[in-house]
Amino acid sequence: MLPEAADWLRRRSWTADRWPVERLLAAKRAAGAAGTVSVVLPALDEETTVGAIVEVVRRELMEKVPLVDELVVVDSGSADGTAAAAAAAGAAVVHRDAVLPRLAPVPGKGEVLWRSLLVTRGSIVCFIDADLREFDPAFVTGIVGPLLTDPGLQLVKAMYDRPLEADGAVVAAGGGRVTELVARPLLNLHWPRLAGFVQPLGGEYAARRSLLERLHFPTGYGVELGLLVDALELVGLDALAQVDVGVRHHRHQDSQALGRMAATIYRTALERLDRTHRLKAAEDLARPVLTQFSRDPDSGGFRAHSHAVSATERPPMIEVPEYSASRTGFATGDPRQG
Ligand SMILES: O=c1ccn([C@@H]2O[C@H](COP(=O)(O)OP(=O)(O)O)[C@@H](O)[C@H]2O)c(=O)[nH]1
Ligand SMILES: O=C(O)[C@@H](COP(=O)(O)O)O[C@H]1O[C@H](CO)[C@@H](O)[C@H](O)[C@H]1O
Repeated sequence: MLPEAADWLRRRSWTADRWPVERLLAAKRAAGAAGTVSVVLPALDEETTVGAIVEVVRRELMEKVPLVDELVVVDSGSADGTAAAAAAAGAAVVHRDAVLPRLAPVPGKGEVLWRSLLVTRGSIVCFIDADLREFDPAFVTGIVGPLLTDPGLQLVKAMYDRPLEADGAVVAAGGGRVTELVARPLLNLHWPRLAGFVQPLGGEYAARRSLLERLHFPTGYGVELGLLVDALELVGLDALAQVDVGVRHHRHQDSQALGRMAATIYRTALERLDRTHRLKAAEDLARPVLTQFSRDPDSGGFRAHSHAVSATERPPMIEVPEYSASRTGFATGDPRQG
């Protein structure tokens, strides 16, 4: 891992308990308008889970503790009862088509996150996926807290364990499959300063509106990678941070759906590589080191472990002198002269 990334990992990684609600409320009051918070849930066919998340945010973070100023579910074109479930639980619900109608919407998560900026007012915008189960308010307080208490920070991502679950039962440790197989290698090779992010694709992150409104939003699943890479370029690594909020339980898509997600994420990365001319040879292009993370049983925190990435390429055999020499023998047609 680059020393800069390792240093960032030490200085900009925290746990959610660092921001108890009393500290948050005091910081919110002191921050005034800069401390207003909008929570946004992008939702496509999430009727079975969206209501419980809305209920927890409304009850714990709006009624009990006035931390969140507005809670908006943006319906991404659901065919189920997502909107009704969200409204019944107390969220403001906006349909994607009703936002900026002059611009025909395209399908995708990023499209609704982008449009959400038009229908929310908070200086801090907190994105939470709507397919989470066992949702904990710390998913919000943990990532909003740093922004309320440190004006130098611009974007904070949640980090967590991601067990792979089916019907609520853990079937493997390996959630975040596109993260591990596509996004993390891409970031490590092309944006090694971001190698310290444990969950670069995580759907729970908070950022200042003043940053989000200046970023491109890939309309599909490339939005998390795109925003992270562009935020790095725009505000620098030190304005970014991550907070450990424990374990994330969510619905998992099948491998073909994740293949489509991987393709859009790869495309999003290529777009940025091309835009910043990083496809051309550069000293840190495709840095051959991959840093991964696992939960440390002793400290309970995330432990980074780095691995060399095979970067050796052999030249065409035809260019190897020994090969050309060997070829003369075989060329005689006598296989014993190999
Ligand atoms: O076109 C889309 C695709 C996804 N989502 C929402 O974005 C979040 C993350 O999507 P998903 O759970 O499919 O991603 P995963 O977590 O499986 O990678 C969820 O709240 C989805 O309902 C959305 O609003 N529009
Ligand atoms: O991290 C991942 O590999 C994918 C898939 O997660 P799983 O393998 O289903 O646990 O999930 C994330 O990626 C999406 C694209 O960035 C985000 O939109 C999701 O919020 C996030 O869960």
